[in-house]
Amino acid sequence: MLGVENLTVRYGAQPALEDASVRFVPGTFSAIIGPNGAGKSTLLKTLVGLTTPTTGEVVFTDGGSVQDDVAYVPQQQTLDWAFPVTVWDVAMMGRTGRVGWLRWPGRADREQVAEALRQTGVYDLRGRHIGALSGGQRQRVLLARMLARDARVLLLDEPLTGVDAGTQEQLMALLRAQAGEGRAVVMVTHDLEQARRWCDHLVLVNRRIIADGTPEEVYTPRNIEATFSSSHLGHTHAEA
Ligand SMILES: Nc1ncnc2c1ncn2[C@@H]1O[C@H](COP(=O)(O)OP(=O)(O)OP(=O)(O)O)[C@@H](O)[C@H]1O
Repeated sequence: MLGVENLTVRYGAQPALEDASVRFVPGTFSAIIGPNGAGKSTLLKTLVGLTTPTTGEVVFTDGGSVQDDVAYVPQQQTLDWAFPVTVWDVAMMGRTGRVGWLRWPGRADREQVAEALRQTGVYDLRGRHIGALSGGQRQRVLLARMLARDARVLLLDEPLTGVDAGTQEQLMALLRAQAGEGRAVVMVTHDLEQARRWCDHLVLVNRRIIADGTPEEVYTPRNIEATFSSSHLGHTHAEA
């Protein structure tokens, strides 16, 4: 289980997340949903150790370490796509932590990378420079790198941005299958309907955890209203 207990994260005076407690368990496909600025990315970054809690803590109870067992797919626009590497190289980066610096990737690593590229539909683009990809192709390459990690927990920040509708369904099925294999899969998304159809655990966030449970439990008019009625940006302006 990976989760946070009584987590508060402040960047400045305003908390991005306040007293948040939530757990993500193996075999479950979770969606984190909320308006812009609600603290969704902050929650993922804190889970993976890129952001430090102001108070509260990250809990990982499955043995091993967050560094070895948690794969994280950041928002695409946060990455430098001019970096001079190929699609294959990026997917192989998913193996680097496992391969270590003192040995070359072996046959098993190459097979894992090839399989990840096939699963995400970019194997034929493997020799191409990442700067020469479309937005949807870039997103698939990030997913391939994540699959190549073979991690027990998968955290994805808006992984379907810029992906066409048909491919979104394929990739959701792929993530669902990853949960079916016993991984904990956690995705930030803005698509409520898609989350309702594919995920078995939903977390509504607006600086605080508004609701946390199955789609049936979580999707009530009251919860939706509490999550979206006033965006966090709106609060900030009102308070400024
Ligand atoms: N590094 C940072 N420094 C200062 N403030 C930050 C930083 N990162 C995020 N914030 C602020 O924290 C709040 C939550 O941001 P976060 O990125 O977690 O929201 P989000 O729910 O992922 O939003 P979006 O849907 O727009 O991606 C926002 O008000 C944001 O401006």
